[in-house]
Parts: sequence; structure tokens; C-alpha cells
Amino acid sequence: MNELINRLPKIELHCHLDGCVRPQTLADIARREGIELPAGSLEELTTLMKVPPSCSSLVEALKCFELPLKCMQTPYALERIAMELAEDAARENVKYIEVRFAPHLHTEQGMTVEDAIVSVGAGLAAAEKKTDIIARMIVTCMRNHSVEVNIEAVRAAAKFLGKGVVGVDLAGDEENFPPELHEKVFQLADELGIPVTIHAGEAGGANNIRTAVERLHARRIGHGVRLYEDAGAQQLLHDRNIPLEMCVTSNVQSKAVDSLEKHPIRSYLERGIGVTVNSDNRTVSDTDLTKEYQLLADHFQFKAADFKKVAVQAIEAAFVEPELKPELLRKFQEEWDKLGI
Ligand SMILES: O=c1[nH]cnc2c1ncn2[C@@H]1O[C@H](CO)[C@@H](O)[C@H]1O
Ligand SMILES: [Zn+2]
Repeated sequence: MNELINRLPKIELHCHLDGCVRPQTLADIARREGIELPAGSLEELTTLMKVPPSCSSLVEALKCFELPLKCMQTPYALERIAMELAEDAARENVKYIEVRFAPHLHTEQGMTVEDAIVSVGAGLAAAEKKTDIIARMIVTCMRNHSVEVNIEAVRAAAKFLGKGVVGVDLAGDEENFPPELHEKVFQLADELGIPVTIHAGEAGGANNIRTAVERLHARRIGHGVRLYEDAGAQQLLHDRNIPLEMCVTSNVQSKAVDSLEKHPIRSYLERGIGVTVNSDNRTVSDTDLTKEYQLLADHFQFKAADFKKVAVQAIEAAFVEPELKPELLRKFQEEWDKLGI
């Protein structure tokens, strides 16, 4: 199974740029830009960039983003980090990736929201030239930011829609900032024709999943772990064909589930909920898509047929230009044929 997992064609819909910075790159950028890091060695830095084993909540996990963000304030840094992330994914045979980031978190040293989008887009485009990957951007709004700030992010996303940006997202502290605070933001996104995905049912209840769909126009749900709490919400996702972007390792770390064994991914898959498999944050969660697949094989009895199913569901749910989907599906089929699965 291990060799098969390495070679499986993969697709990633839920991946945060600032959670996926290579430690060596952070060190390089810090040196280049004269930023002092709280670590004496690469090993120490790597440890500081990861969620600690003692992590007890999403709020605590979110603290791990402060360090990488210090070094993600210039076009050079964003372009390089985006390129490297897409290259890392391509090495795992990821054929399509949606990289999300909150442009406002990158404006501390004078970059504008649009500069941030242009820089990430340039990095992804560079990786597309060098590898076989297709890479797109999702513009993230932060739950703790004001409605005005998030509206600015959505307007910027609209400007780049079809030019690298394929959607908008709401992320951050779900426990203290419920989705309805940002209803207006995603109402606007919908009016502007931008596909919406919302983190919900991770550090908050299934009611947030319902709100995300009914009031924030979500076409996909980030995590949605706690969907089991509400049969009505399950029915809603089923009726509207709304899939979940699941990130198992991240959910264990943020205590969205009590333990790995209690993760509902297998039961959701069996109940016909549109499960997709994602890494969330490669560096912060110390994972990648290959490790996530391995975890599913080892602990949730995922077989080749299950991996095929989640890939097809992810291709269907991708925000990529619709005309690219048949080509993407063909690529996957070709590789499955080669693997004889
Ligand atoms: O799993 C998650 N749940 C909620 N918010 C997250 C998660 N991972 C990252 N971020 C938040 O999204 C921001 C932009 O990428 C990150 O800075 C982090 O605060
Ligand atoms: Zn996330």
C-alpha cells in the first residue's frame, strides 16, 4: 500500500500557505530581511513551527501562524513560499491544488492586498511551469477581522477571479467568531459570482455548518467534523451536493475530535457525504497529503477504491475553471490505469 500511496494521483482543496512554509525557507528569508527568529538552529525552528503535542484547542493551534507570518511580508517571500508549496505538492503527485491565504495578514510592511495576491499567483504560476501541477488561489477572510476588511479582501478576490483566484474562504477562531458575523461579506462574494468555502464545524457546532450554507453561500465546508451532531445539516449537505474538505491530522491536533479513532471520516464516506482529503497545514501540522492518505489506510481501512472516490469527489468540488475538469479527470484515470486500480 505504501508504494501505491506514493504513486496515487492526488488533489488538494484545503491548504493554507502560511501553514506550509519550509523551515529552511523561513530561515533564509529571515536572514535576507534581517528578521530575528526565536530559534538558534533549523531543528529548533522546525519545532517552533509545528503545533506542540500539548495543543488543546484551535485557538492554541492558530498561534503557530504568527512566526511564519513575520517572514511573509514581501513579494519575494510570498512568491517563493507559494512556488515551493506547489513544488512540494507536485512531488507527491498532486495534480491540482487550491492554496488559500488571507491577504490582509501580509500587509504589515506596506504590501497591499492586491500585491499579496499577485505575488502568490506568480509563485504558483512558476511552479506550474516547472511541474505538472495546476495551482489556484483561494482568498481567505479572517473571522477576527472586521466586515469592512473582509469586504476589501472579497473585492480584491473578484478582481483576480479567473486570473488565479477561484474562491473565497472564512478561517480563524471559530469558537469566538461565529459565521453569521460575516454574512454580508459572503453575500457580496455570491453577488460577485465568487465560489465560497467556509471553515465550519471544527471548533464550533454543526449549527455553524448550517449557517455557512444557508446564509454565507458556502459551496464547500472546511472540515465539517461536527456534522454528525445535526441530521438536518447532513441532509442539507446531501441535498445541495456540498462536500467536506476534511483534514484528519489537523482535527486531532486542534481537538475537533477527542482522538484519531473517533474521527468521523469513514462514516461520512459510507453515508455518501462528499468527503475530500486534505492536509490543511503541511508544516504546522507536520503532515502532507501522502501522510494523510497513509493515516487513512492504516486507521480507517481506506483502499484504492476509496482514494479514487475521494479524488473524483474533489475534482467535482474543485473551484477550477470547469473546462479544465475533464482534462484533470483524464490525467487521474491515466494514472489509475497505469497502477492497475
Ligand atoms: O484549520 C484551521 N481552522 C481555522 N483557521 C485556520 C486553520 N488553519 C489555518 N487557519 C488560519 O488561516 C489563516 C490564513 O491561512 C492562518 O493564518 C490561520 O490563522
Ligand atoms: Zn483550514
